[in-house]
Amino acid sequence: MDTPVIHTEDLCLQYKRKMALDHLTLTIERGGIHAIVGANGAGKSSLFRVLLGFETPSAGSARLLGCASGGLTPDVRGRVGFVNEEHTLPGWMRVDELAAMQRRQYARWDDGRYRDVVHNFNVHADQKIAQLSRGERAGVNLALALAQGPELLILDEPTLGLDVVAKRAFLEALMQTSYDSGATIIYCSHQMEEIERVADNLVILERGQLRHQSEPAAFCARVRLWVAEFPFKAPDTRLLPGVLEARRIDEMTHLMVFDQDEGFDARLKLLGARSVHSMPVSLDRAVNGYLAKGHISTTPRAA
Ligand SMILES: Nc1ncnc2c1ncn2[C@@H]1O[C@H](COP(=O)(O)OP(=O)(O)OP(=O)(O)O)[C@@H](O)[C@H]1O
Repeated sequence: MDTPVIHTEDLCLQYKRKMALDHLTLTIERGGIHAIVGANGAGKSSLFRVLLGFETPSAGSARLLGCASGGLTPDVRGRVGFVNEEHTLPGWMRVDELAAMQRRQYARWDDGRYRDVVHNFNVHADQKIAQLSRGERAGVNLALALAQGPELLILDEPTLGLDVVAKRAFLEALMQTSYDSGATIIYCSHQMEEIERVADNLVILERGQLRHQSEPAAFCARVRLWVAEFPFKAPDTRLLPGVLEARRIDEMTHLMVFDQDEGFDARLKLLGARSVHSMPVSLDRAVNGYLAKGHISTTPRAA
């Protein structure tokens, strides 16, 4: 079997009293688009910093393309592309000069791919990087990263601040590359609609720990919204299993519920529900409900 592109075991990164990564054991296999999601401060950027060798872990191990992150060789580094939200590129260089510099630097440089991707953005070769809009800079950054022919491409919030058109161009270029070149793409974002569209695998981190890993659709199928009418008194939702979120609107109780089957209907009726319906939810609502549970589990839920 292929070596995983990412493998961590009991990985910890501690800043004073804060655990940015807390015994994180995570394996990401080769190929496809993998989305890493989590609330602010969940440890996503910390994980990338450790994997790329910019931070030394407090405990545990991290491997990137089979190589220990603390000792990445130039060869391994050359096989990994990294794009972050800042799109930090040398502002004083012209777009064509920057592309020419990278062409010389990367043995696997693919000029056709660079042109295909950059073509999606309204960028002129003789423009200075500093003159580009944020979306155009993101497009150039992605084109450069993809043309390097990376085996592994790590994208940390790459579409932040992009408009709908630029975002679509960015995602299409990403999917095309994953399909054409077989590169593994790690995609970190808060934009669930993007993830729903592009990701083959969903990794949920919370407070530096792995909470979930599966196909996005498989995760979504485990979360449903139940709407029940309680004409007299709202039930104590703490008596119900799997409740992620509870909301009372007039006589209707709306419950976002994890991993419950049709038996949940009977439980609601036992508590006095007159009518009960259940429906699927979007990935956005499913992930946010799942993450919110960690924050409300110690407080009584709204009834
Ligand atoms: N240099 C640092 N010193 C102290 N604490 C830090 C440092 N860098 C990160 N942290 C803390 O580590 C935790 C994880 O931060 P990290 O940046 O990895 O989160 P994230 O998941 O990328 O968040 P976001 O989605 O907000 O970008 C946070 O609680 C953060 O406050």
